[in-house]
Amino acid sequence: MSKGIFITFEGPEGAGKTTIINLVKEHFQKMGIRANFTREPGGIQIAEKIREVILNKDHVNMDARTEALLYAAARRQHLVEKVIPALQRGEVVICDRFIDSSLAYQGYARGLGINEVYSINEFAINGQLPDLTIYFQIEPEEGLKRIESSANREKNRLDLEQLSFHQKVQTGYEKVIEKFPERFTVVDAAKSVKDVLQDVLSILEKNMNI
Ligand SMILES: Nc1ncnc2c1ncn2[C@@H]1O[C@H](COP(=O)(O)OP(=O)(O)OP(=O)(O)O)[C@@H](O)[C@H]1O
Ligand SMILES: Cc1cn([C@H]2C[C@H](O)[C@@H](COP(=O)(O)O)O2)c(=O)[nH]c1=O
Repeated sequence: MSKGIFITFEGPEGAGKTTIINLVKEHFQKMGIRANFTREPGGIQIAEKIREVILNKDHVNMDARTEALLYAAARRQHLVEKVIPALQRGEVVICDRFIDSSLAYQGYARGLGINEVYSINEFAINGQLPDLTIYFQIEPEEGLKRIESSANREKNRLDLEQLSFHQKVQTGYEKVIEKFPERFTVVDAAKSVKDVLQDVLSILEKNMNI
């Protein structure tokens, strides 16, 4: 389908995905390695606007199916505008969250069903699954504690869910990993930033042949 490599980072709140992606970006820049770094929901103007709607703290009455469809819509636009063109040019795309977030959060934690949410996402992604997904494994309590003590992080509507919701997200991810074992690599995200970065870089080096 495409010549590039599509790599996604997944995990619960506060697992350290964004921190590590920023450090990988710095490392790649220093080493002269070319890659596209992006995120979901967002990464392009239309999807960033959908992100604002989904994550707005005032939208407390958003229906779970509406939420799932908005994530899928943002995903579609981001794919066609940014991810697929880069993959077709033969480039590497590293994306903070993708379909597996929808399966864990909307499919399992919101109770819509992993298979049902996969179905609506099949329409959105039209076959474009990641080549590799790096899962940041951490206890939800630990991730939420990190967010709590993060000075410059404003909590969004999903961050504000109860601990029980975030525990279901963790179980949801475990089920998703069972469903796609060949695509996932798990890292211990409870380690120090330095150690997690080292683990992630060695996974990337192996998969990108660098
Ligand atoms: N390995 C680590 N050890 C301790 N603190 C960390 C580690 N990694 C990240 N942090 C801190 O935890 C907080 C959350 O990190 P970050 O924003 O990277 O997580 P995230 O996985 O992107 O979260 P979310 O998906 O909820 O946005 C930040 O304050 C960051 O500095
Ligand atoms: C893609 C995607 C994301 N989510 C949730 C996960 C987080 O709570 C927010 C995104 O915020 P972040 O700081 O960028 O991690 O959205 C989701 O529920 N479903 C999805 O498909």
